[in-house]
Amino acid sequence: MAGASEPTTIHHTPPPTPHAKIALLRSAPANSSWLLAAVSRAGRGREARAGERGAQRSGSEQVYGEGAMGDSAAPAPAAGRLEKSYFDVLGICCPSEVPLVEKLLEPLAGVHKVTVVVPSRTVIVLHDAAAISTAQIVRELNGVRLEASVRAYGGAGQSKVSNKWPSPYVLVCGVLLVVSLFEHFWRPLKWFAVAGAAAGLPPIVLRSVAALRRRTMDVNILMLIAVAGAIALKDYSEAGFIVFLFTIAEWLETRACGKATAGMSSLMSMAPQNAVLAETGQVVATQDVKINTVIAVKAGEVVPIDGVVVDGRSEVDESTLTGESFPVSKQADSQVWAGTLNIDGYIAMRTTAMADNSAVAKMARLVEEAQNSRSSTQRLIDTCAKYYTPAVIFMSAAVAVIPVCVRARNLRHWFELALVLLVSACPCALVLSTPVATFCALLRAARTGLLIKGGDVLESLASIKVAAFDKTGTITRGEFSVEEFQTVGERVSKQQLIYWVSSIESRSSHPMASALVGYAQSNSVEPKSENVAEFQIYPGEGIYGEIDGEGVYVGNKRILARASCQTVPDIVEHMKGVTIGYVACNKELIGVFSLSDSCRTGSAEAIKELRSLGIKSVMLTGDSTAAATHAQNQLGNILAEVHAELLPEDKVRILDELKARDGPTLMIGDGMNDAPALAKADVGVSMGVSGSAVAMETSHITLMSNDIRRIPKAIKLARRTHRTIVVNIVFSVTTKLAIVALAFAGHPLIWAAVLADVGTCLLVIMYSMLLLREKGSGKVAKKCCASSHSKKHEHSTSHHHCSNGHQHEHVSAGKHSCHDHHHEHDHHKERATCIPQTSMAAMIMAMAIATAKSRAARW
Ligand SMILES: Nc1ncnc2c1ncn2[C@@H]1O[C@H](COP(=O)(O)OP(=O)(O)OP(=O)(O)O)[C@@H](O)[C@H]1O
Ligand SMILES: [Mg+2]
Ligand SMILES: [Zn+2]
Repeated sequence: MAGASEPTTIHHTPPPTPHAKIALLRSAPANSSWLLAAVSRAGRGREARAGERGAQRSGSEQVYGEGAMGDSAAPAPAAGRLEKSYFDVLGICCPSEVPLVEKLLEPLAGVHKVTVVVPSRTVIVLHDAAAISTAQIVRELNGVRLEASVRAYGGAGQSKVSNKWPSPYVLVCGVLLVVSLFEHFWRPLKWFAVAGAAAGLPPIVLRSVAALRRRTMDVNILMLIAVAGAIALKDYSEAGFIVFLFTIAEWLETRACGKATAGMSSLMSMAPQNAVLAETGQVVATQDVKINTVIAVKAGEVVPIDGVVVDGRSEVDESTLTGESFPVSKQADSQVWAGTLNIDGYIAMRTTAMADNSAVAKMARLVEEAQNSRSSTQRLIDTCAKYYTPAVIFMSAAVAVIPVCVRARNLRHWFELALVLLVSACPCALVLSTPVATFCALLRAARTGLLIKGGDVLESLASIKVAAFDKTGTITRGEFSVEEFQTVGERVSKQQLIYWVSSIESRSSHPMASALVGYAQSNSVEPKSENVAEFQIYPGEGIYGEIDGEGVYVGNKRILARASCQTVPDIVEHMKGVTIGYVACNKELIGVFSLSDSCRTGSAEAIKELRSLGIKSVMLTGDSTAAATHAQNQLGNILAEVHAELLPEDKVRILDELKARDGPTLMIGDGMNDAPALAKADVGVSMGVSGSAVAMETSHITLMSNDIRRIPKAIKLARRTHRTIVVNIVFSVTTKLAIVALAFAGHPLIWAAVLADVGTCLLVIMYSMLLLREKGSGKVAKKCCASSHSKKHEHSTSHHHCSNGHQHEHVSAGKHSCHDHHHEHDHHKERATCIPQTSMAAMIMAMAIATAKSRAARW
């Protein structure tokens, strides 16, 4: 990074130093407003971190001067540079441990901000690299047995073998416990249970002490009290089982989460960290590559930075970004995206963004940000949990103390009841029910080319009733072809008219513009945008520019009024094509042209699918009524309503009406003219990585590919997530209630309470993980081992529609091996996690049965 050599002093109040300014400029403009919008929508205003950037590239990343923004509460005399480091902390098994981690790290000198992400077991620390190193932070966390490690570049740290087996404490504990089960044959064997408990205790004790020292209540303390209580009641096997269940569940949870964590890190490491300069062949870090640098990408390599091809041609697999597995051909002037795979040719490309601002970087950062965003359900649960724990602990204390005071007869019974209540005080399953499911859903969506900016968006998506589509570029391809081009009157020659129109249009980003520019080129006219002065856009109408000293308007009928030109000749009536354009100059019509566009392959299908989900589809377009009706006919009249000739503000007005009349509304659009409506909708979806930047920033969801069939898929995913969350909540609440009710009814089972606590937590996690999988995969074990990439094989041998309507057949064997290589690590991870996942439930059941049997003797 520029200027990294000398430390920068950070003031708590700006003005920032020159370095800080550079860093902020580099990191902020293009994407921070998007992020901020996403962040504030997600309702975490306090945490909105203006310039904060995710560390997709490496375990830690320098952030200059940002301690001066956001939470500057850290007392440390900030010096040197701030670094954002990522840690895998496997020991976080329960949300109740989050305060422990925070209180552990926050007081350390040099630590500015600590964020704990429970579903992926990640701790993100913003720290001063000079004052505290990542190694020190890891040591601090491991001091209380949190099993922390620095996330390596690419974040593949999770698949560490160390986690394949439970810790020796757990194993020894389990073995001793099994031996103690034979106590009926030989009484002294019961002491093995005590030994087992003792063997498993050290990590719990260490964490409890740490929590106590920092005056936080966490699950470790609760468990410790329960164990102590069981021993006090001379119930040794109970004590042993509590320790065993708790520690084994912790390990199982970590394993279960492995897939989510692996998915997250594979998302973060899609783009390589090195790039090759085309001129010199020098290998440099992508971080240091400036905009407009020409870099080389060989066959089989992953594109490191977003850019435009300047030389060479090749097929590129964009599935990592768009979720679509057919190759897209690239030649000079094609856009290529970081993280996509160059299959078979050499290309030289000019970078158009810094590595940090590549679409893939934004994507990873967004998923990361979304992990922390809380939906309203989540906020409600967190509030409840805040009161629940102290209330239950208080009740438990009352149940333990009052009988002693009133000298009740069956003290043992009351004491057991108190312990059950105490163990039930941990609300972890309930607290986890929403974030884990949301996290999995967002990750799943991101992998299929859908960027959803937070859990709250997912929640509103599930309740959508109306879908409003923009026409040009959304329902239709937005790839116009010029049908006719005529001069009107004798003022200018056709060549001159084409030159004027194309030069002015070359300044516009409207889909029609590129068609007109292309038309000029095919008529051997070279558009010269530099000859255009006073360029102006009239949204919903057209454009204006001065060329050769003349003011020229190009646009629809409305633009004629603006050009104060009344006469519309009747040649227009006979024109082919559905969208008619006018050219006016000096209050006079000088030309007309007509364009046509066709519907996307998936449009009709998507709308039908929406209808089957009970969602009404409408079209909102700025184009003419004729063009709108034409599109509606092409779709087979499946749109419920068509509104044409709308200005951007009309789109907003109609959207408001739809919202009032039919309920929550989704808006899908691509252009600048859609941005206000996208922001206004309950859920705004923008099209494509290449879509207008404004639309992308104001939307809640970005479709990375242009396939609108992803929309009904997203809604299904959202509804499924909603159901998962409901099931999770109901399940975690009922088990807790059942255990407490059973205890009050005269069966205070401490081991069952522990099992309910950790077991529910585990089941909630595993159930949520199902969201990562394709729907309808009944046979869990089989389906989950056949990873997504083997499906790509089936796909790639058949024909595909590509976005421009051609059919691709790809046969090259080389491609496949590249592909395999690329996805290999992913595949291993999936297999590694799928075995424990299926056996986990069985193990828990077995434990429950074993425990129940051992108890049965006493009942
Ligand atoms: N750059 C341009 N060149 C020529 N005509 C234009 C241009 N921009 C807009 N127009 C005219 O204004 C109309 C409305 O434009 P607008 O961008 O609001 O909608 P649209 O993109 O055509 O349709 P939709 O709202 O379905 O995307 C267009 O149909 C076109 O006739
Ligand atoms: Mg449009
Ligand atoms: Zn818990």
